[in-house]
Amino acid sequence: MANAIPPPNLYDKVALKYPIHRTFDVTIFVLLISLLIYRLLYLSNHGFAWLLALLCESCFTFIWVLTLSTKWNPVEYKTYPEHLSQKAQELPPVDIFVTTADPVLEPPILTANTVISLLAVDYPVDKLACYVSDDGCSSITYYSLVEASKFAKLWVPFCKKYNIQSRAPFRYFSSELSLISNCNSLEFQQEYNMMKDEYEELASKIESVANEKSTEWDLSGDFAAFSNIERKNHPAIIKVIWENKAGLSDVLPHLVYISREKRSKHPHHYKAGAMNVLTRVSGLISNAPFMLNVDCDMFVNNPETLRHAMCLLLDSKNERESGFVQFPQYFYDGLKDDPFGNQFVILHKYIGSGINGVQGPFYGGTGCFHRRKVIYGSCPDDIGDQARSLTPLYGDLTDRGQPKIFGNSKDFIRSAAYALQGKANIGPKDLPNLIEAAHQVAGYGYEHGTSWGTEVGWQYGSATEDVLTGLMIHARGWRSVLCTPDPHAFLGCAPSGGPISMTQQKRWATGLLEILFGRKSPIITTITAKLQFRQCLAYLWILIWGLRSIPELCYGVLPAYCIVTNSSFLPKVNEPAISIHVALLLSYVINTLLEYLETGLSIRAWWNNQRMARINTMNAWLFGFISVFLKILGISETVFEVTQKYQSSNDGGDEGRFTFDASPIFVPGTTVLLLQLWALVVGFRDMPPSVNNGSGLGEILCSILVVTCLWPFMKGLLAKGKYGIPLSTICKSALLALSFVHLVRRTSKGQN
Ligand SMILES: O=c1ccn([C@@H]2O[C@H](COP(=O)(O)OP(=O)(O)O[C@H]3O[C@H](CO)[C@@H](O)[C@H](O)[C@H]3O)[C@@H](O)[C@H]2O)c(=O)[nH]1
Ligand SMILES: [Mn+2]
Repeated sequence: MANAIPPPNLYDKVALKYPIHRTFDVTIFVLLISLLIYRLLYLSNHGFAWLLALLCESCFTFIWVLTLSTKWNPVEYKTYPEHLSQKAQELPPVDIFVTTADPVLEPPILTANTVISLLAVDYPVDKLACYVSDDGCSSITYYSLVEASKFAKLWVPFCKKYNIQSRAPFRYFSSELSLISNCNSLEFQQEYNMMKDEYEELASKIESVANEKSTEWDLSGDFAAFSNIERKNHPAIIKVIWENKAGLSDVLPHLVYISREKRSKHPHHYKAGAMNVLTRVSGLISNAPFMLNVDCDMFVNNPETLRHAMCLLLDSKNERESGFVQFPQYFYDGLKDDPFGNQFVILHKYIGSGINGVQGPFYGGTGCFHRRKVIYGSCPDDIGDQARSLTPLYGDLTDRGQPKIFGNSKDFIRSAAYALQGKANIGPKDLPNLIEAAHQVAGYGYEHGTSWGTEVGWQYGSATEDVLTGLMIHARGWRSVLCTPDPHAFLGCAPSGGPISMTQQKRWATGLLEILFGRKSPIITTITAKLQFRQCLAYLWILIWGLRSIPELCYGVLPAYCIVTNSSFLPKVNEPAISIHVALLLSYVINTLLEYLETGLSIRAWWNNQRMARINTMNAWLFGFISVFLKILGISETVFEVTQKYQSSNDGGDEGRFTFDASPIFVPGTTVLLLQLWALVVGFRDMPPSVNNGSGLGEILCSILVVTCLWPFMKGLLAKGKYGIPLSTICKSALLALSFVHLVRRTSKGQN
């Protein structure tokens, strides 16, 4: 017999090399250390400003160590879905979860498009099931999904017949017909026109119900469940919108609508709670060994996405290598030059690939494939006895033990046992008969006294439930993989405008700090569990976002402080030591600028990101820090504020301009700006005497730099309407700035 050729790899792991950046990164580190040494040596000759600068720079050095370690070994995985058929006889089932929470902030047409794009992926239909969780309990969302499924019955065959790339219809129809292949065939033209009309009809139907007043809506028949209910106080509503009864491979996958039970006084744990309900309900119905979850705005942009993920999930020599597979979050119709600094292209490229080379990317909440058993709390097979302390699923799991972990549903416990053994479906099922059990596991009290949210499922206790859930998985010894196919797997909406971006950044900073100070902090799990040391550093890099606001704010205020009090935190311009600062600034600028230019981004995008980083840190992250502080003191609880999503905004050319509202979140930035302006006036007035010996010039330049970073606020001082900073905010900030100046002047006079 001839030697059988081994089947080809499904993926390759490629080490990336960025020698120039590595050199710069190390240079910056060496410069930072030199700076600290210099500060320490001359500490006794200087005053408070010097000490404060030393403290801030020590923090920056620590952050740089975290950054350096995280970026050190960048890795990329190349996946080959075309080899799948030679390796796996049959593709495994996948359960798809979509979450939506508010029909106003998250327009149902957007959710419908996401769902349609998921139903249309290139994957065997009988292996898929799609579950939509609606925390808004909205009849409009339900209606949209019902209509979307009707449309999908035409759309999916059309996409597959013509191998359409963009399977979210709003996206497809927004590109020019001339850009679309097959456009020459008459048959295609006719079908294209027909589909376009159908989509327009769908969109207008959804729009008209969305505009209808709730009182005009006839909630009878199929919609009766939605009548007379409150959004935060209602029984579970579970509806099978489409059942692929015969398990056919050419129609649509199952589509199930779920609005879990909510009771006003009972915590529902926001998205994490919704994900756990989706996990249980799907466990009863399809129980697929893999689960994909996406936010309602993240449509599938690459129809091969599931197959790319399978390359990593099926081919790993050891399942441990791919506890979950994360796709980066990219955005569609991103504003030119990323004015709000939230497209994260550079972050994905350098930090993302870096973590990919350690224990694997963080879980990002959307565009992620999990193994069901990993979500159920299992450890990799090869860690043996150590699992005893890491998971509740160790040893003899009798029927008496299981309800403590998974809750009281016998059906669910049975399905979980299958999932933990890595088996798929329990057998053919009659969906309507399962609905009763599904209502039980979607009930508000189901998790009481169980391990859901603590040891099993999506983790509670942080507004960034995603990072915490991923951390728990890494702590059990699993690795994760970042998958970056071309074209991008998923695309979503990046928030635009000042207030929406700030709210999102604040929530992230809050949630991340909740993890840092929580019982599952990576510092603890590195010691007690299987989190790798460098992975711990990578987690710290992100978890301390909120804390970074303090040194950044102090450092930003320092130049103004020095000018006002006639002190200094920098060497004189004619002292050789100034070269450390200059070299640091130059290396940082060249290094980051190169990252942008190599990626094909503009200098403007670079600048926008630099300045937004400062604005986010000073404002949103500071508020994140404050809210966690208040939580620790027991004064208030943190909440998950949903990000507003726009389908596509083309209202004039000013979308990139920074906007404000009356939120106190803009007070720190405005205050720092007013302080610098005040200081600059003083500085220029007093410039001639002090410039003689070269002191004070560095501080003035730094002050100007801070003003440049806060330029959107500068414009906001003068503008009106949503582009202007509200008068109340300006007054508060002016008061704060004046008190500050008064205070430091008095104390510095006292010292003299
Ligand atoms: O009570 C809630 C609140 C939110 N969501 C859903 O959670 C998702 C994410 O919410 P969004 O407002 O879009 O937050 P983003 O800041 O854009 O989300 C990022 O950050 C979150 C953690 O802060 C992660 O959960 C997300 O997956 C990640 O995309 C959306 O689908 C929401 O519908 C719920 O289902 N229930
Ligand atoms: Mn989002």
